[in-house]
Amino acid sequence: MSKNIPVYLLSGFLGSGKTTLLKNLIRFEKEQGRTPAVLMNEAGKVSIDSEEVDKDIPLSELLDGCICCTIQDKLESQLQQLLIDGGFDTLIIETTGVAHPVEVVDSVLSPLFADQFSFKGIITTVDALQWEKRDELSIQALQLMREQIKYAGIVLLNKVDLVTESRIPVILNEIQSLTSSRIVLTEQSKIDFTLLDQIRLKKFDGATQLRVNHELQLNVVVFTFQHSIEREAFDAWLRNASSSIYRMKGFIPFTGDKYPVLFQYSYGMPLFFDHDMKMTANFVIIGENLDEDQIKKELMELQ
Ligand SMILES: Nc1nc2c(ncn2[C@@H]2O[C@H](COP(=O)(O)OP(=O)(O)OP(=O)(O)O)[C@@H](O)[C@H]2O)c(=O)[nH]1
Repeated sequence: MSKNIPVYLLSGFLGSGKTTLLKNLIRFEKEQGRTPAVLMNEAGKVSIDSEEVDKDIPLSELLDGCICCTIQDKLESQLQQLLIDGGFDTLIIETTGVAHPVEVVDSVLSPLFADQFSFKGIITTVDALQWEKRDELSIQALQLMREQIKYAGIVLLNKVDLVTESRIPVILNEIQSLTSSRIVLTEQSKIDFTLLDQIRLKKFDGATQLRVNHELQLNVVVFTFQHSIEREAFDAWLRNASSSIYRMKGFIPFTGDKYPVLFQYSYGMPLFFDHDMKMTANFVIIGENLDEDQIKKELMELQ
């Protein structure tokens, strides 16, 4: 195993485009003749995003919690296992949208691996539309978003297609006031990855760290559909869904469809993608102060 494996950390708030960036970065690494390994976690007990990573990529998943708060020890052992298994040249870590990046960096910079990994920096994605609507977020959620920007070595101002052109310089200014790192405008998290050569490694001062689990009352509802549901009934449910739901994703079995459809939702914007494989119909909902029992009851009724 070669020493000094470059490590990139992908950070960014829920639904801002991290997984999209991950897929682009994996493609770039492969084009460069390198094999990336991926460490990802989800703020739920089941993983949706990992279904989207090709099978030939070494993938280590940390489920049931956010990397930063609950399973830091597990992260260290996963990193160790990846090193033992070997066979990769770059490591990409995708944190959950509610993770504070600095705590993840702490694990990567652990003395256990200091000689094997070369931490390159944090790439943070910001959803331009979500930034515009940031007043709707709780103070804690907004604080986390700011911190993810503050510690980034490079920022992707993503989803620029969703805001009017005249707003972009304003948003850029606002974000630039939080960081001196480079900000790149993107759609679908597409960037020229040679820019990563210029990524800056920020100094971390632990003082401003936000303990996400303690202050941000995010919770995750995981539901598995056992039967197919009517599309119209689902649409109606969606229209009435609580405004404190930030993010939903999952595979939804609609009546009449051969396979469950991949459903993605961030900040009021639902998207459906046909899928040509039978996936377990897991559905993950992330938000603040969600009434888990009520949501599960409603979803049960859809069946
Ligand atoms: N309109 C638009 N949609 C985008 C863009 N980039 C990503 N998306 C969509 O936004 C949704 C969320 O993207 P992801 O890449 O899954 O976001 P994420 O940050 O990994 O989400 P979490 O894992 O929940 O934190 C998906 O439906 C993407 O297809 C963009 O530039 N414009």
